[in-house]
Amino acid sequence: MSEYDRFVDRDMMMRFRGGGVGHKSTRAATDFFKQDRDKLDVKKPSEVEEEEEDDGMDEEDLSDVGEIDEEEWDFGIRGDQSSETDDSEEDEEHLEEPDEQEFGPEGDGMAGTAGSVIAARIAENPAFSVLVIEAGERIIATEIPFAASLSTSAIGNASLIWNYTTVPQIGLNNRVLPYPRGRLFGGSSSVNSLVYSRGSRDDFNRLAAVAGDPGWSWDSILPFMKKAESFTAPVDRHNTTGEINPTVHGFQGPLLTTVAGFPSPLDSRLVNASIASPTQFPFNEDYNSGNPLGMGWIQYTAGGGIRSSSSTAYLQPALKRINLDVLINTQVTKLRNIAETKKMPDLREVEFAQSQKGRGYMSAGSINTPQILLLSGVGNRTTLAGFGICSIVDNPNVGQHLQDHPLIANQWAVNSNSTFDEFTRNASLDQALLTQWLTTRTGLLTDTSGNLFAWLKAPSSVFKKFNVADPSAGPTSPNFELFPSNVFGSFVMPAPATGNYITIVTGVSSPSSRGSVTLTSSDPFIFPNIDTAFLKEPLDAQLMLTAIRSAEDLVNTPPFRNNGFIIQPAFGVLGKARTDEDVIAYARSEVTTYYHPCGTAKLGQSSDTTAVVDSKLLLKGALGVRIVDASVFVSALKFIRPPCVFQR
Ligand SMILES: Cc1cc2nc3c(=O)[nH]c(=O)nc-3n(C[C@H](O)[C@H](O)[C@H](O)COP(=O)(O)OP(=O)(O)OC[C@H]3O[C@@H](n4cnc5c(N)ncnc54)[C@H](O)[C@@H]3O)c2cc1C
Repeated sequence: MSEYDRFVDRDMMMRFRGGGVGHKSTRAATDFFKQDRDKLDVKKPSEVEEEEEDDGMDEEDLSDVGEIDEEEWDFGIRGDQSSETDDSEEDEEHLEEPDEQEFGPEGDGMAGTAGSVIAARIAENPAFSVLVIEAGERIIATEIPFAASLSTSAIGNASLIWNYTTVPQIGLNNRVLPYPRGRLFGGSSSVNSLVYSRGSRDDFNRLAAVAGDPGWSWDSILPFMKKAESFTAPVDRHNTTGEINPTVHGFQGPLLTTVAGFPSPLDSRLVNASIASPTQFPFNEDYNSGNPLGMGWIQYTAGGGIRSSSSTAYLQPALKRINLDVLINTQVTKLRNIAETKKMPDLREVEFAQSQKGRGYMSAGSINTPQILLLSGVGNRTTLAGFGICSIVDNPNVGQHLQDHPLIANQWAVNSNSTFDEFTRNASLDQALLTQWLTTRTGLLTDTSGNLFAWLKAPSSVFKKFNVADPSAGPTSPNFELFPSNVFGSFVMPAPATGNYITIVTGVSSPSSRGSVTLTSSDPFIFPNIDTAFLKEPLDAQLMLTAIRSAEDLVNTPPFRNNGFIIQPAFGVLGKARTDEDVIAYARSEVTTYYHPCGTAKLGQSSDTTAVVDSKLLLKGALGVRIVDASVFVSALKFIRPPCVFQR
């Protein structure tokens, strides 16, 4: 059977309806997963060194997962006609090992960024069967980095995305924002801007503190980040000495990373601006070393001029395995409670549907994960009752705590004819670039929209003004980002027909505002309410102001001022904004999303009453569900550190 046939195999669909595709025992599966988790424990530096050689689920490890119980285990999948199944018999099987909250790696998941990794890694063990249920298509038409980075092709294509919008944003003059997420193989990693940017050392260490699990610390996670990565030479083969620190990178993993392979005229200006203003824009040889602060060369998830996504790196190669199957165009609509065990619901079955008329429920990612949980009865009991949804786990945190990075694209008109604007206007130039990319995988299209960027700290006066602590995770975590590009870029206005421009995107990377994902209907095909709460907290508006002032400082450094390069701010109201109040008003009129939602199924210690999953990502209050996507990440500084400790 061809790979494609396996996606659309009707016979396979029928078998799911019967609910009886065989799986090996949960015991072996649980041991297998524990074995991998054990390796996340904090190690001494010497042990970490050793672990880099052999730190995960390698083939050798997989042969040593303990005895496999020959007893078949139900797949836990329900199609839209699951009434054909005899529930009572299955319940007995699912009640196996009731003393522990067991969750084997077999079962279902989505084909997004995290789901593709999980599916491929578990399928390395032939003892397990994996079914991936993906609402979108198997499409790899998003391989060209540049087109995607301008957010014009991939996320502009309605068939590749969840075409969400936010609710009116109070902090943004009640504007409604587009809020797309990837809906295809690789999920959002197939439509994103390819910037490979790890959290800081403090981000991970704070995550470990919040989770009460040292396995999340920087030192524990770094070997796995290296294991996942293959840093590759840029397509122009230039010498990358001084652009990355090889000791913090991997060179044998499936995810390809690189640095820009097409020089931009802005590169030397940015490097020289860093030299000219080393205190404000210090040069950072490698922002992925645990300390991202400063100006550095951007690393991309690409190799050989092509996007490397969770799909290309993990899921596509795993399709050759006979123990991994994928259902495409299929939406999980609900988690199904199959048992009450020790007063805990067991949610390891899912229901799914391929059309609105089908019976079903299901989810994944920071928006869809909470939606599916809520539809399944996991959420605020009172609110769910209003939708006629029976409560299974009363946890009001599901869908709450949403945080995202607000962004503005700020443009300046420049005195230069070497910006990339012409490529976006001139069809024959555009075609020439495409031909170059298609024939040699070189040229402008191999990069995303900038070659250097900066992660920066706000001065302590910003926090003193509000009498609050720095909400970032610590001294190595930035408060804002500057992302310069050699072309006009905007999320709120079309590119002008003439002229030359540069853009500096400013983003707040330590937002204090918290929004939510809430149901609008008990119908899983109706989009939920998404409230990003952008700039709701005055501190966030102040941080955006700080970021914009920093961008203005950057274009005022000699390398940008020399020879009259910078003419003036272009369009928008930035040019007219003089006072801080003017700039904040400008921010409220132009802020949109950086596409980085998280926190809607946040992780925390077992005792943490605000958490949705525990440190092992198991859904609290239920059995059988593990949430592995961006929804679990948190910014929980407030309750682990008293205010003002980090004021300088
Ligand atoms: C336009 C854009 C640009 C970005 N740029 C960057 C960047 O440059 N660098 C960076 O680090 N991050 C970037 N991000 C963020 C990053 O891509 C995401 O944080 C990350 O991909 C989220 O991974 P995830 O696994 O949580 O969810 P996703 O990758 O979104 O995966 C969720 C998957 O689940 C599927 N799914 C959802 N609901 C259901 C259902 N009910 N049934 C079946 N399947 C379902 C979806 O179709 C999707 O495939 C960007 C995001 C976007 C959208």
